[in-house]
Amino acid sequence: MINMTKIAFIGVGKIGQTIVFNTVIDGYADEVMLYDIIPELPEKFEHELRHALASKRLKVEILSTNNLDDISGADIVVITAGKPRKPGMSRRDLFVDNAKIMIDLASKLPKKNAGATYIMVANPVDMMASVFAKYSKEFVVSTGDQVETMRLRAYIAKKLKLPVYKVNGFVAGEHGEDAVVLWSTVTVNGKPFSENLGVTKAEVEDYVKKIPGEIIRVMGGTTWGPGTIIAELIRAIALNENKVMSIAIPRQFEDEIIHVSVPTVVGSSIGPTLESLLDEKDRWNLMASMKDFYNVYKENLKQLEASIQAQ
Ligand SMILES: NC(=O)c1ccc[n+]([C@@H]2O[C@H](COP(=O)([O-])OP(=O)(O)OC[C@H]3O[C@@H](n4cnc5c(N)ncnc54)[C@H](O)[C@@H]3O)[C@@H](O)[C@H]2O)c1
Repeated sequence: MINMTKIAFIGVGKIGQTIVFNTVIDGYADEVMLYDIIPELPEKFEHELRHALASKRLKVEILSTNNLDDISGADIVVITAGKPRKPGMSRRDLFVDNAKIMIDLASKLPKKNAGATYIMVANPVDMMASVFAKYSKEFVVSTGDQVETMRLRAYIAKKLKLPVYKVNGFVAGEHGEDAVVLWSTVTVNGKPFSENLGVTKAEVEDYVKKIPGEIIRVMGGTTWGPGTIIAELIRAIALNENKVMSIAIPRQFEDEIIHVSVPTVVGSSIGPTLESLLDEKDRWNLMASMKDFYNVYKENLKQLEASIQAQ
């Protein structure tokens, strides 16, 4: 086991709190650092966590702060800081506002957290990872489609009345409306997916893409699903678990570093991706999704530049 147990959380709003809670309750972290710009929020959240840890008889050091300079020596830095979607908004609508936050964080965080692994959560998550990588030159992964992957498994299992561990398979591409189900990877009871089982590909895809919007409409944001899934990602890195997860690691695409999810081995070092094991159709879909990502990303970078110049 590698000693990677000091974890910083930049932003402790809805999703940040859920990830922190899942992480501390897991008991392996030595120290968590909580930062947000809202006065007193990290501090009051620290109290809540201490109460929960007391009940669980767990010892985790907690530092809470409104001063980014206090965040130092982290092994893993999890970034949820940013605006969330309002009902009806697309994740991509958040690009300019949240990219400005990432540029600011990219200029400050690496100074005191050399060699940390950065995990981007704020949306549009893959593009925010690419922006953070561009401006910080640090290694950053996007939580990407691991969330869609679990939504896919959960839906098929519920529909077919099976325990979820009998369903496998991955979703890849850009997190959100453009995610692609890698059908060649989907198995039920260890056998390749077939519509004869009683669930169609179209309905699975529809569910995976639409359910977060529906949750946001009623609950104001998605928290428990992604909060648990992202905590599992942090754990896989911290405890060197070498799990296969559909996250996005940096890749060179034309003149930019971009982040598009592919099933990837996640441990204290992250990679390789398992792209070469996919069938031709899935690889083709993935390539199309990378091109689409690149074009939208370039367009968004232009808007960002114009917005920064207009300030
Ligand atoms: N990757 C995923 O699967 C996933 C899942 C859920 C939410 N998200 C995204 O995570 C982000 C946060 O969502 P939320 O529901 O927690 O929103 P939220 O509004 O509840 O929390 C955001 C927090 O970020 C803080 N913040 C804003 N600017 C900051 C800065 N410069 N430094 C530090 N903190 C700052 C805010 O004060 C707030 O506490 C959104 O962009 C949302 O879309 C991603």
